[in-house]
Amino acid sequence: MHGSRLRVAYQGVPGAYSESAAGKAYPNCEAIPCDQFEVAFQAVELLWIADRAVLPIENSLGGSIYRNYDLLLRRRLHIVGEVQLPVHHCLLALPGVRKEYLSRVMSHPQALAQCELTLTRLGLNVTREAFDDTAGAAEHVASKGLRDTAAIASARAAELYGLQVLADGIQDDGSNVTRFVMLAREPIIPRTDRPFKASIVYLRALQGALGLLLPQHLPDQDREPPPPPRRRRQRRHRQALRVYVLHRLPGVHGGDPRPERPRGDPGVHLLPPPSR
Ligand SMILES: O=C(O)C(=O)C[C@]1(C(=O)O)C=C[C@@H](O)C=C1
Repeated sequence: MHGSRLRVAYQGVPGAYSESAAGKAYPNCEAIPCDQFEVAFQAVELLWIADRAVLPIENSLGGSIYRNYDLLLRRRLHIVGEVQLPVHHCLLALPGVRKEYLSRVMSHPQALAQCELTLTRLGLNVTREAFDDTAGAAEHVASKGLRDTAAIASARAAELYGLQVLADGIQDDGSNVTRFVMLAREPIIPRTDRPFKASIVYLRALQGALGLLLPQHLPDQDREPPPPPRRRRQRRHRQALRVYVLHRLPGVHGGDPRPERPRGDPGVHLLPPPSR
């Protein structure tokens, strides 16, 4: 750790939801903006300029963020925590701009997807344009002086970049929540005195594979249902990626601080139960 503050790398610029997730997981941390997830991973894994990376992996409206599961498999960081962040989107534009002037809306693809129905309901006849992160889109609209373009981002991004809020709470579902995981170089060593949560990622959807990985006594009710399989058009590898998240797995691979595993083997990550 650097000084007394934990350094947490996130993808995006200040005002991004990932920055808020970092602050929720580690109050008083030093949040380090990175322009890509790859860079955030490198900041922790290779450069050691950050102690943790934060990664969105699931949204209540959009489902699993498969691209980030792929990153988890390619990199050797360990999941050491998670937070669920309510995501409240705003439609932001330069001061004085009215909805009727808009011909384009920019944001992170997840944010655009989370607001799709509301944009139509607002009667906006706009093209959607993907940006690396929500706050980055807001910063772009402000710095380029774009009067025909709005950004979907947080109220904090509006404040930071001097934009006005044209519409508030524009996510299609009021209870829009994104789950983020926290990553570190070292894994958590599970103890047996309290429950731990494990995320298991494996590359092939082999029948019975999950049974091979799990202790016999795991009660069925402790299994979270797996997310729907990755749709065919979203596959970038030939294998189907399945992710199962399981609760109360005391002692799985306990004792080995850094298990060596060849690339492509099942990855097992352990994290403490969420604090309530
Ligand atoms: O662009 C941001 O602000 C992010 O933190 C990324 C991200 C995501 O990847 O899902 C995080 C939360 C919201 O679901 C929308 C975008």
